[in-house]
Amino acid sequence: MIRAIVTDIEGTTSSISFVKDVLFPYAAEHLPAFVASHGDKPDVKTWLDATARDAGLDPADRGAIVATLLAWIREDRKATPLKALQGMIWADGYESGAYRAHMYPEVAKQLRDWKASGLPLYVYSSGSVAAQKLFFRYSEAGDLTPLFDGYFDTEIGGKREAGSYARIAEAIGVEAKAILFLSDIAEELDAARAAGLQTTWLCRPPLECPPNPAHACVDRFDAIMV
Ligand SMILES: CSCCC(=O)C(=O)COP(=O)(O)O
Ligand SMILES: [Mg+2]
Repeated sequence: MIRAIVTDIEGTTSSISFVKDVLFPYAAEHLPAFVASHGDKPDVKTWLDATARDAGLDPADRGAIVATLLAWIREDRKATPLKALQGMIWADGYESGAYRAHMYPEVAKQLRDWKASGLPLYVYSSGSVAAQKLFFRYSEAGDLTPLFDGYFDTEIGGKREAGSYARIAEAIGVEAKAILFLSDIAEELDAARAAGLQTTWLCRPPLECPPNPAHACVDRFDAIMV
């Protein structure tokens, strides 16, 4: 019996295109000015220093740090310092109304139905927890944050590592086999299964579920068996 649901965002609740074609370009465009104006604030400097450490750069070389972060955005690198900084930059875009987060049309109703039936809901995304909260607060379907009981990002570990899911189960306080993890990425589902979680694979059109999927596979949230 499922007693909690943990969902991925990109490709699962929301389109890959919104993240890649709207959020990432916005972050790339605003990153240099953001670092110039906010780079000495402690919560920003911490992540610039972490970028320098990870990339083997001089922490005083802000030009090289910005160039590295821009390269990481182009590569879609799921690096924790980049994700933290992107979240801070995206806040302005959401608050100014430059964009709202895409939600597949059936997602909000299904989340509400699960919540109303007593299932706690969690998010696990490579985006920072702050970015996840913005994403669901400023969604096309309105503010969905009241539906969620908690958020996890790569500070708990990478999404392709079984240990991350074991730690999430521990944090939620529900045994792994009673947690359903939803994702569009087979390697993430493999890692969740290795930690004992149940899994469902979202293959959003134009993708299709393969003939003998390694995980229960659906094309929309209201087809998920709970
Ligand atoms: C939550 S904000 C945008 C998502 C993001 O930055 C990202 O890399 C998406 O990764 P996911 O783990 O949700 O597939
Ligand atoms: Mg995804």
